[in-house]
Amino acid sequence: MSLNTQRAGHIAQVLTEALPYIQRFSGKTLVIKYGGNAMTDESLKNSFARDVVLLKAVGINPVIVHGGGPQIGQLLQRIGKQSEFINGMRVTDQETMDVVEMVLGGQVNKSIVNLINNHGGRAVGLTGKDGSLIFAEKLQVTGETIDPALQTSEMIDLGHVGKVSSIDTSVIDMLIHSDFIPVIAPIGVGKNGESYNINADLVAGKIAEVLQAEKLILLTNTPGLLDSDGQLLTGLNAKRVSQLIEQGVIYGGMLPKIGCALDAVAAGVTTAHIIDGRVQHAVLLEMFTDEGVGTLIRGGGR
Ligand SMILES: Nc1ncnc2c1ncn2[C@@H]1O[C@H](COP(=O)(O)OP(=O)(O)O)[C@@H](O)[C@H]1O
Ligand SMILES: CC(=O)N[C@@H](CCC(=O)OP(=O)(O)O)C(=O)O
Repeated sequence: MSLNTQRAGHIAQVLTEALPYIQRFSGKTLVIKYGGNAMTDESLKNSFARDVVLLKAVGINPVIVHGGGPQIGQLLQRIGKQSEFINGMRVTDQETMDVVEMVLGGQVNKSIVNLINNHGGRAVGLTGKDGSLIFAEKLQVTGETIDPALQTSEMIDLGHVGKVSSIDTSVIDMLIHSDFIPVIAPIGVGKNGESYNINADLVAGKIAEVLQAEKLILLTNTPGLLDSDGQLLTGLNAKRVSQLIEQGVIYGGMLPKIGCALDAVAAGVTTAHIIDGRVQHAVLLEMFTDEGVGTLIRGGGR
């Protein structure tokens, strides 16, 4: 069957529009945070995996950092346990930590690896323990950090929640250079070998920083960062973001996301993007079309 002229023209237009982007980004590193909320639907998961394989095929180096908050929640529910979230962070006792490690390092990590490999890619799954990739320490928060109105410097205990203290990229570099796609679960290791549950956005941001990635793409379940009327915001700076947080427009899971995007661009990542993982091929649309999608956060440039 032959293509009709209109469809052929459209395909040719799409491919030629992509060419300058492929040329620009070829050889560059792209860190993609794949949020648990964006991995709920089978066809979306397949479209994500195809995008990642295509990126690698045109010479871009995707590094995937995944979440899995809803998937952790499901298993906790099955064992009759509920989580409390403070500023988008799950308060993590020892039993919850065991579940987090099982779900993120096992079920979620391996299903993403499997999906990418089924689409012809070569993915390798890691947690922050593999190759001593992510060293972590306990995240210390005070009442004031959580809500300035509380005006208390009393510590709030989030349990085994960690923050990244350092990243050793050796294992990622080795995988990238051997044409593998690293798929990383956000679990860190402490100096005594203990495990830490780290918000996946924060891990993705730090990995983008140390790799000096061209882009950090955060895939989530909203069209991007929205204002109080539900309109898409873009081209934001740190001052505007602080105002939006004070006004309560940015809350919950969006707090670590926007925080790590700002930190990443301040540390040399060229651009960060918060995009809608519920849209088929969202990553390709962001990478290879003139319009792009979602919220763009730009750094000062290198
Ligand atoms: N200003 C905002 N714009 C868009 N979403 C926001 C905003 N403030 C808070 N959110 C919330 O942040 C959520 C995304 O964070 P999260 O649930 O942690 O997603 P993910 O699993 O992708 O990391 C959105 O679904 C929304 O409920
Ligand atoms: C400390 C903390 O909150 N860790 C997260 C780790 C997973 C994650 O970040 O998943 P999403 O990206 O899907 O939200 C959690 O326990 O849910």
